[in-house]
Amino acid sequence: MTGAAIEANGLGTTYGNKRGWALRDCSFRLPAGRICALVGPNGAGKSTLLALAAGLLRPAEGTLRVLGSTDPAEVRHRIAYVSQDKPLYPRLTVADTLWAGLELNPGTWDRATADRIAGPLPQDAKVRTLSGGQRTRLALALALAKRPELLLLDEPMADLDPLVRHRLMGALMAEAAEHATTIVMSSHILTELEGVCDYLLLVDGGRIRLGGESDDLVTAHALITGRPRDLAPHTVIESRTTGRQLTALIRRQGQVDPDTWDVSEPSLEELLLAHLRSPQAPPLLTPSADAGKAVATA
Ligand SMILES: Nc1ncnc2c1ncn2[C@@H]1O[C@H](COP(=O)(O)OP(=O)(O)OP(=O)(O)O)[C@@H](O)[C@H]1O
Repeated sequence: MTGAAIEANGLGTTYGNKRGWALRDCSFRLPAGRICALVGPNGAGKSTLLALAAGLLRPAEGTLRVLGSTDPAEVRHRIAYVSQDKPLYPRLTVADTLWAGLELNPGTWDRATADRIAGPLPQDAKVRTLSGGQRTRLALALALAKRPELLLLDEPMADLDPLVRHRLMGALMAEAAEHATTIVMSSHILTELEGVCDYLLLVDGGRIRLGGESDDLVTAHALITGRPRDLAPHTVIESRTTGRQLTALIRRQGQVDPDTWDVSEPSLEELLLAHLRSPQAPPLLTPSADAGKAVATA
């Protein structure tokens, strides 16, 4: 089995306020080299999980291993993290910011990548004068030029126009493929993630509800339509009956009878939405994402 980039076991943390757990009983494994979509509703715990993986927060319970280290702060030089608010020094120019990137990452700084990603930005412009999208471009240039083994991106593309988003996503994927970088990218734009991510973590209420290879998670489910009848032994994630027609998204337990049901494969978006609408649906982790199983087979 490939080494894990991130492995969490019973991970939980709070912000020390009365609101309770920001993440709780969170267990999963992310194999190295994957491009992982981190999805979930507002307040689910996505940013918290990324900040824990970046070593900026500490677990209150459970364990977290990042790039083989139980203290992610120790391996921070091998990680790049772009938080939602993309903190940069407002008084520095674009050129100064890139120079600081070079100074802070001696030995690993990839100037060609920095120039490629930040290229269209005016070098002498102060960061505070850049638009939100331009700041994102600069933050991504810093993160990628560091040549990280693990790239943690918190809603990186939210403020980019569609054309720039498409181009930067392409550049990101090309870099990741060339250097076998593991990427974890949170986003609410499911369609954007569908084509680029081969791995998925669905966080909801501080826990992982779906985890594993996107293709395997999709094929473990089916969209079925037919006359209402018992759906056992399959697990029903969501169903609705209209007149004499039952439509359901099920988790397959064996073959679905094609003589009884019209069967199709759900899109990733349909799969995620059905799970978000059905908080009672049992979690599913594929073997590679199951921290418990990985320990048992290691
Ligand atoms: N700095 C903070 N102080 C106190 N509570 C916080 C802080 N940041 C997050 N929380 C709480 O932790 C929980 C998880 O928040 P988090 O930001 O990780 O969710 P998220 O999935 O990233 O949400 P969104 O999609 O809205 O960005 C929420 O209940 C939130 O209110």
